[in-house]
Amino acid sequence: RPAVHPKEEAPSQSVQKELLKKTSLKNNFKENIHSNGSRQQLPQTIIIGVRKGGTRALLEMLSLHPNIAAAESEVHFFDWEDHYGHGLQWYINQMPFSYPRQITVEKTPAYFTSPKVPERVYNMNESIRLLLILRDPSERVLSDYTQVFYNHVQKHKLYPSIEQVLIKDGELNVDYKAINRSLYYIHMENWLKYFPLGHIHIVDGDKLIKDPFPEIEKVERFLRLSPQINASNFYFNKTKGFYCLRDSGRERCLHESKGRAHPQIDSRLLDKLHEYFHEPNRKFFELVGRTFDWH
Ligand SMILES: Nc1ncnc2c1ncn2[C@@H]1O[C@H](COP(=O)(O)OS(=O)(=O)O)[C@@H](OP(=O)(O)O)[C@H]1O
Repeated sequence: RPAVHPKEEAPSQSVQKELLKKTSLKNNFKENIHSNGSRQQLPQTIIIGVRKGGTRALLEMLSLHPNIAAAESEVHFFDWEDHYGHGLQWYINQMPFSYPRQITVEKTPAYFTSPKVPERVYNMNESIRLLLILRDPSERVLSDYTQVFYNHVQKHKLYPSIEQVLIKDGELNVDYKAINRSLYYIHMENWLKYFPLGHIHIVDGDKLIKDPFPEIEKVERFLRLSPQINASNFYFNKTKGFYCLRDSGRERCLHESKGRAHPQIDSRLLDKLHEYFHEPNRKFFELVGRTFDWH
């Protein structure tokens, strides 16, 4: 059980508010039913992050399973106040229609690093099984930077160079948001206050890139799905430089925004970044009782 179990604490004002919301919401919503027997239901699992960890790849790969029904776009229910304020009925309305044998899943990478989200997910379903995909924290920072850089390019806006965002007064700029998002142990501690470790399956995002099938098999087992996804569902696409998917003879790769080249950075700066994450990574490994092949 979590170290600090919300039920055992004197409920803080915020917990109380959340619980009230839960009660009123739980009594009030309906699962929309289609005439063909499918319905929209609350997700039984959520991909909670991390941003740039490979969440889209994980969702698409998992969707190869016939018993998975995935929400197409990021729902941002638990992290955006206006969405959360609409209540669970709104959340259900965002879900795909699914059959009773299917598990509904949504992915919103920002959940992992949003402080209010674990408690809110807990209030919806305390026994939910969560998926978290992580990748080398330094690589994640570069990927995060690249994403924001391209967002600016698309809007014909300028954006500072990687050096400009990573260095402040000659030192590593630890106030840079993307660095904070890579401090996995801080965010994980937040989740472990509400969920036991056994209910959060961590997908190795670096391994998912290099060899996706074994990682997906583990997810199937975690979600207690029958093993239906095969090695033949994946093939390496040389042009893309990544694995792509094969489903009933149809082949497709992820969108071009997935798998972009990262900026070249000075090797001393990269060393600094690796060094900076060394201790936080160690804390994370201790927290989850497992190590990862990170710098
Ligand atoms: N098969 C396959 N094809 C393409 N891309 C793949 C794949 N598997 C994992 N990845 C990695 O996914 C990274 C993007 O992560 P997310 O989807 O979580 O990004 S986001 O937070 O939703 O924007 C993306 O990051 P970048 O390489 O920085 O673009 C990829 O490295």
